[in-house]
Amino acid sequence: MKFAVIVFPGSNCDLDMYHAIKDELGEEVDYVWHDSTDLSKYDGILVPGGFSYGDYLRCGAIAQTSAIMAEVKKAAEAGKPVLGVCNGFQILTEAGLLPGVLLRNKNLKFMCHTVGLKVENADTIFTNQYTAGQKIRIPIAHGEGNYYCDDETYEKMKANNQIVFTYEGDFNGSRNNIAGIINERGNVLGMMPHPERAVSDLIGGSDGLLLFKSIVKQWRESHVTHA
Ligand SMILES: NC(=O)CC[C@H](N)C(=O)O
Repeated sequence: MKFAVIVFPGSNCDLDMYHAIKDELGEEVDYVWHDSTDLSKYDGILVPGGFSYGDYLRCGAIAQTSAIMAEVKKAAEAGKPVLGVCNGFQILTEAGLLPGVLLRNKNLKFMCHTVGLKVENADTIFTNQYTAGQKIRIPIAHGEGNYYCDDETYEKMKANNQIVFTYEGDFNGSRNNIAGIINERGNVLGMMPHPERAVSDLIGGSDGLLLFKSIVKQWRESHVTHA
């Protein structure tokens, strides 16, 4: 499986994402600069964290106007897996690929530590290697991770099982402790915690690796060729 890691000016988790895919997962991966206009050769799209365009205007607001985002939308429409982590999640909401918005943390501080998460939906292409209700530990590192959406959107997401991860506690003010959501079709996931920073026990935990393994498992199963 071949992944693209999208790089914007100010991305800083692109290296971690690349390392997770290449060295820990053992799959193919390229960095793709934000002005590229072709993602057709990639099977999975990863939008990493960071401070794209210095977080000016709003986190992700400038990045979502980049040329590459038209390609990311095309990939999403084609049903390819698209994962946005942290600033990547913010970019995907700004681009309209996911509902809601990420506000300043309720304590107005940048928060950087490992948190407990609950896997709310283990029946997605991103979470099939977890079990429903599983408790995992993944690092967060954000100033604007306070997820907000209106009541109607929340009810709709809940009914469609689009809430994939919740925090084990109220860390940043997110509505109903939402940490990660998926689109209606189920191929675009945005999450504030960083699975790419939890891919080896050497760096404090490997609970994030199962997310990447889930993507590959689903992709392999749907691309089986029978001789
Ligand atoms: N690690 C990140 O991606 C940070 C995202 C964004 N710059 C924030 O502070 O919320």
